[in-house]
Amino acid sequence: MQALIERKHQTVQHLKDQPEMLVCDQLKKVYPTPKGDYVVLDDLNLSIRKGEFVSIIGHSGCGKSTLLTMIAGLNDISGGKIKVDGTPVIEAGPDRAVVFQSPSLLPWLSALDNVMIGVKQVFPHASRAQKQDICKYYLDKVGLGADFDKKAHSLSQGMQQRVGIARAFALKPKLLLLDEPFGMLDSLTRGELQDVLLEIWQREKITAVAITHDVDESIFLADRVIMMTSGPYAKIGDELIIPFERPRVRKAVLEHPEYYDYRGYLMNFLNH
Ligand SMILES: Nc1ncnc2c1ncn2[C@@H]1O[C@H](COP(=O)(O)OP(=O)(O)OP(=O)(O)O)[C@@H](O)[C@H]1O
Repeated sequence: MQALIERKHQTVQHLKDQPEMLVCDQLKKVYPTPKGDYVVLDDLNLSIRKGEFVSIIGHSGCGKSTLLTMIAGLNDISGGKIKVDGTPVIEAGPDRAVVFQSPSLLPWLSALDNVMIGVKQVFPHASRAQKQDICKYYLDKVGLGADFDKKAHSLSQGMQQRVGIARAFALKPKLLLLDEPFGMLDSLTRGELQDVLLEIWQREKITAVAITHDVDESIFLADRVIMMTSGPYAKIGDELIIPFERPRVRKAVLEHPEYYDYRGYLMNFLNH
C-alpha cells in the first residue's frame, strides 16, 4: 500500500517525455436553470500526455459527461480553457472521436456504411477502394470481419458497440473519448470489448479518456485513474497511477498482489 501511495502523483513513467495531448486549465461549467446558475465544474485542471489512457470515475451527476462533451466540443465552455494538441477547443472536430454508451448507428445502413460516413469526411481524397479498406480493417479488428454488410438494426447491442468503436478508430483521431462505452452490455461482452478496445488502442497509440462507473474497468483500462469530487463545483479530487504491465491480461491484473490495494483506494474515495 505504501508503494501505491508514493506512486500516486507521479507521471506515468513511460510517458514522461511525451507532449501534453489534452490540457484542461481552470475549466468551469455553469448550466443556467430556472432556480439560477448551477456550477457543475469549477477550477478543474487536468493534463494528459500523448498515448496515455486515462479513466475518470466519480459519483453519478458530478459532471463526468459534462467534462467529456466539453472536451469533444459538443458543450460550451463557461470559463477556463481546453487545449487538444496545443489548439484551443472551440467546436467539435475529427481530431476527437467519441464513443457513447449507445452507439447511435443509422439503422438502415450496413455496418460498413456506418463507419464509412466518418471516413468520407476525414479522408475525402482517398479512393472508394481505399476508404472501404479502412472501414473493413477496423471492423475486422473489432471482430466483425464477417458482418460488414449486415444492417445496423440487425446487429446485437454488443455488435453495434463494436461498430461504434471501429467508427471511432477509423477517424484516426488524436483523442478518443469514451463515455461509459460498455455500460449497457452484459459482463461477458463487456470484458470482450475491453480487450478489443485495449488491443486496438495499443496498436494505434491514441490518447484515450474513458468515463466509467466500474472501478475494475477503470483499473483494467487505464495508465491513470482520475477521481472527480462530487458536484456542484466538482474538480479533480485525486488520481492514481496504474503501473500494471501492458498488454494487459485480465487474469494477471486480477491476480496482481497489489490489485486489491488499488481497488480499495478507489472504492474508499468513492465511499467518502
Ligand atoms: N443541459 C443541462 N442543463 C442543466 N443541468 C444539466 C444539464 N446537463 C447536465 N446537467 C446537470 O449537471 C450535473 C452533471 O451532469 P453530468 O451528466 O455531466 O454528470 P455525470 O457525472 O456524467 O453523471 P452520470 O454518472 O449519472 O452519467 C447534473 O446535476 C445534471 O443534472
